[in-house]
Amino acid sequence: MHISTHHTGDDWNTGPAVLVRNAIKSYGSGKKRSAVLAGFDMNVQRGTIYGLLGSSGCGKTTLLSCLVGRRSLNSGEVLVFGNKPGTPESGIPGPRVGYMPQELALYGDFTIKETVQYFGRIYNLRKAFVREQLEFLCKLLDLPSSDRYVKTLSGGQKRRVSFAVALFHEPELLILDEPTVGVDPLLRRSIWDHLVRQSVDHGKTVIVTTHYIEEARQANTIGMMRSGRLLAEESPEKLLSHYRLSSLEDVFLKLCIEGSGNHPADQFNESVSSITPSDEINHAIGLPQQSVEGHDNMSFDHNNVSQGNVDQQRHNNNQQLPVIHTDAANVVNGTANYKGSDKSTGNANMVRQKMCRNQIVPMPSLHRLDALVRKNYLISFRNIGIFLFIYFLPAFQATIFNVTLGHEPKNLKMAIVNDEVNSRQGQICNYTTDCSYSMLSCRYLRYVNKKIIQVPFENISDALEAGKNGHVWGVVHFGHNFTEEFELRQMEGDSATMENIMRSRISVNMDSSNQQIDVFIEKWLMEAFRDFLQSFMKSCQYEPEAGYIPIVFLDPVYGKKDTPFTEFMAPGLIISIIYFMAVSLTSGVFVAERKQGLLDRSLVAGVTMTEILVGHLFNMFTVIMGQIAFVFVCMLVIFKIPCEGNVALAVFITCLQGFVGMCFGLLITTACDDEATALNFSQASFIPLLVMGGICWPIEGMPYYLRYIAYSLPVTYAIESLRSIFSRGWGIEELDVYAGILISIAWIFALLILSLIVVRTRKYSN
Ligand SMILES: Nc1ncnc2c1ncn2[C@@H]1O[C@H](COP(=O)(O)OP(=O)(O)OP(=O)(O)O)[C@@H](O)[C@H]1O
Repeated sequence: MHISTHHTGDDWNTGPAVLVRNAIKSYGSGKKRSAVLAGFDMNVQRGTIYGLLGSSGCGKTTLLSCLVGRRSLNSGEVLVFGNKPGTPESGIPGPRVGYMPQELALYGDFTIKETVQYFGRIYNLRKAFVREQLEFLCKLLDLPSSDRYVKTLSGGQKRRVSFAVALFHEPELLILDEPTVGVDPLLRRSIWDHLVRQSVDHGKTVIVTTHYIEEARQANTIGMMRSGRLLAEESPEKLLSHYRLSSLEDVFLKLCIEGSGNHPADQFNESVSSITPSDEINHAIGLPQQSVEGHDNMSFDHNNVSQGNVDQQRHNNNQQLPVIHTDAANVVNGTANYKGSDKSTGNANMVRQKMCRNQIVPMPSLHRLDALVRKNYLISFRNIGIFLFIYFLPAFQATIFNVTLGHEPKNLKMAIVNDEVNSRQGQICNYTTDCSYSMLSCRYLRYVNKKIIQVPFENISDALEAGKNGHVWGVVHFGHNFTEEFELRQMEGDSATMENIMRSRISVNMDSSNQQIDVFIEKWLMEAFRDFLQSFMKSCQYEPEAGYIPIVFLDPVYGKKDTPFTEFMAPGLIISIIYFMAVSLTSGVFVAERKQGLLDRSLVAGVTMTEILVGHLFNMFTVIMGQIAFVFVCMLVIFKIPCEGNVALAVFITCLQGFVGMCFGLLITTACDDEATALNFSQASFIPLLVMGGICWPIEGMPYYLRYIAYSLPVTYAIESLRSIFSRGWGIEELDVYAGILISIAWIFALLILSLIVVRTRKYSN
């Protein structure tokens, strides 16, 4: 049995459909290295069915994944249609091949129809053709209604859908990994009948692995495989007659026993003396050998072939093949069923060249992007609750922020120990408003903000005890002769004694465990004193401001007096909500894509990782645009956060940050293998960005070395920009604003390039 080994790109229409020479493949490295293919050879003629038989774990799936370009060999050669899989000339991955992987590789939330339509779009098939094929295959494979969700189907039904997806676009080469598992005998028969029809009537090449050895009798050639090697490669009849056995199972068993010494394939080749020269020639020149009873390929006439007329035969072959391959190429290239094709022209070569040209330029294809984007939306809308939740979540977060943060605390209890008041001695509070130095402690307390609840205490030790027990936030203490001492101090002015100063003071002990409450109470007590003094001075006909600290805060340059905390935080919050939503939404998409199961199939169908990436970016972008719109409406319209500058510019910077988040998420998802790791990575970035990005605390408050790190984060400059637009009303001409834009764009490019590098260096599979 000789197999021609020299094949080039000119073998598009001639030569074997698949040729494997001395394939070596191992998994793992070092001590864990295990060889799966150990010098494997294979020769699959065009228009034939090749049954690959072998025990579990012998390397069948590994071999098939090498044929479809999903894995590469350590050494050896694989040629599909005369070219290496993965090269543009081979057309694989792409519509030339139909691949049914061993695992389901279907998306459970799609209906049967949606699944087929998805691949129809990937292959750019006409809708009518997809519909017809779906109807036909549903009948052939006894599938339930095409509106049924894949996840609701039985195991066997799912496998039949998987089978239908592999062959509905009528590829030239069908690679089926155990298509008949879980299928009843009747249906198995109809599947095989269909495969035989595909090969005989339409010249399709089929490689099929099966555990049911006897069903492989219908194949033209059987490859028996064991421990990563080929034991035999012959027609079932020749195998049976050579070994004088009645079942292929027995042949396989015998070969396994015999093959435990030398290279089994060689042994078999040496011992098969009955093969006629013409058979060899047929093999060498790529003629299909249809020898299964009842399935003879009538396109070929082996009897006319002899060693003397090889050239003539090659000529005949080339003449016959176009009959088959014009049809095949039509299917591949769309002269019949593909959109935008010219039905009247059947020039396979021209179409093939066009296809090659198209594939050499690795530009994302619009129809595949369309399929991917639709698929992503379909998945989103299938879980409409989650989809809406994702859309509204940022606005919800912004609402929570606005209703909870920045408001002044209320009902804060303060212990008041007023030693001036002594009812037994007739010293009780009066409410005089005239210019009299009388019970000024009571007069002061009237100006204390109503947000402070004054709780009177008899003595300082009880009040301090209440403070320690957390019953009050602090203690305000007035000495016995507070009013007299205060009056004395006013009169003495600069010559007041230290003793007098001490006694005229209102002393406060705070529970400073809560910095914000501490700050508020201190501010209110100071304001109360200012108001009290102004009113007192006024009643005495003095200048109200006299006697108060000589520092005044005039109208601010930007913003307003007492800018609420929410207004300070709003820009940082908008950016951080959008950024983190983008990171967390995107960081799982690739990982989920692999879990959904369609990835392997999509990649074999010709989809590139870049297209998948772009498809997800598109979907995510629309989601993020919606989120940004809701957040801005929530912030500016509902909660009236003022934006002094151009809102469009603010939205633009937020969009850029959404993009930065998406790109960072993409980097995570391309680098991680499972959702948990991706989630950990995205969460790990959350706190550092939140605290160092200037969202809730000014960067000016950080140590110098940390400031450099803070400014190297992706959100910091953008937050500064947004804050400048919001509170200062600055435009794009200001450095603080355009720096945020430029640095965001730089981050987008850097992260995208990194993601693409990761995508290109990694092999992804389900
Ligand atoms: N990604 C991998 N890493 C390490 N080992 C692997 C990997 N994939 C497969 N193997 C191992 O390689 C060997 C061949 O696996 P393969 O799936 O190709 O066998 P198979 O012939 O298809 O088996 P079956 O008929 O049971 O599906 C097995 O021992 C398997 O455990």
